[in-house]
Amino acid sequence: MSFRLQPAAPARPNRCQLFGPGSRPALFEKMAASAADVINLDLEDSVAPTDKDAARANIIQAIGALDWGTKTLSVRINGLDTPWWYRDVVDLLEQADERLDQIMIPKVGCAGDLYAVDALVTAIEAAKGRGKRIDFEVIIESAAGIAHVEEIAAASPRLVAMSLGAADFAASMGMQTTGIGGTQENYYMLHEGQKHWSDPWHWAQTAIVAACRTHGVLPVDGPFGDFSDDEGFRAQARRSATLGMVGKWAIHPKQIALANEVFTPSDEAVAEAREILAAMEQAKANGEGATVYKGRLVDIASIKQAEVIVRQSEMIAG
Ligand SMILES: CC(C)(COP(=O)(O)OP(=O)(O)OC[C@H]1O[C@@H](n2cnc3c(N)ncnc32)[C@H](O)[C@@H]1OP(=O)(O)O)[C@@H](O)C(=O)NCCC(=O)NCCSC(=O)C[C@H](O)C(=O)O
Ligand SMILES: [Mg+2]
Repeated sequence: MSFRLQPAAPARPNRCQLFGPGSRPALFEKMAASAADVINLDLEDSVAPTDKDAARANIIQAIGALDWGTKTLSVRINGLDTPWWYRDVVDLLEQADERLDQIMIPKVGCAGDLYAVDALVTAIEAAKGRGKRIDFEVIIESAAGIAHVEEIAAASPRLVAMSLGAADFAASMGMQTTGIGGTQENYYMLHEGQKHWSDPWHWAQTAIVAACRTHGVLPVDGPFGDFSDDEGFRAQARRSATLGMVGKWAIHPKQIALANEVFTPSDEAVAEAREILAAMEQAKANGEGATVYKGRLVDIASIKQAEVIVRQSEMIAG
């Protein structure tokens, strides 16, 4: 470890972030009653320009009126390149109940984007005497966002989570696809005449995970558009979990259980992690730094790997 220790990300369950358009208030109660850990009420791309004002009013009303339980409650504001974002922030901070936990800022391209929103939020919180500090989450979904991902991760003490937005990311990068996440038909290697599909989202995900882990921010995988494809969702989510992401968005309620399943360490994984910790305790008692567990090497780094799984499982169990 460097002299500068890696900060811990917030210890909260973030396995599934369920999205719903602010212009469909009939969905809000269903969202509140769902098994998602995080609720994202949307003012941005799922809301038509003519519905922005009504959607904002719907969301502000629902934040105070509904029972959101212990979920993290987040509102996605409009991008900083639009005429709506400042009104989103001002109305939410001036009018919404303190039950609101978080603002999601889409399409961030540099640290200055967070600085701007932070300045506005800080002024309103002070002016209105709001008792609870609003957290931020951001979406990396542009070429600029991924190029500046580390400065963005470090940009504000309010920042708690960062997602990959595959749809806008693909568009900004000029990728030849209309798919939102998942396997891309044309992204393959040929070996002896056989196609082997690779993962075009992998490099962006690893850049996000590294930036997040460096600065104590939760890395989250974004949407998987084809909600009829459960196995495709599972495969994408399993890759994200293996890379270090803590959860994934659901753009339809049927994706919630899938995300919760993948991002909750299985009983077998937890049992194995505990066995590794026990094996290393025994090794330590014998004055050894390494030992053999089920025919493979485990050492002091294995303790840290096993602890990731045990901590995650204990945090989810509450
Ligand atoms: C995708 C949808 C438009 C589908 O809506 P609908 O046609 O109503 O779905 P169903 O008929 O299959 O619904 C079945 C039941 O589930 C309820 N429902 C539907 N959606 C939700 C929801 N989001 N939360 C809770 N409950 C929901 C229906 O009411 C039905 O209930 P019942 O009748 O009682 O059985 C819709 O799901 C939807 O709008 N999803 C969210 C879209 C969204 O927010 N998109 C923005 C995030 S993705 C993005 O922005 C891209 C990203 O930024 C990037 O760049 O990658
Ligand atoms: Mg987007």
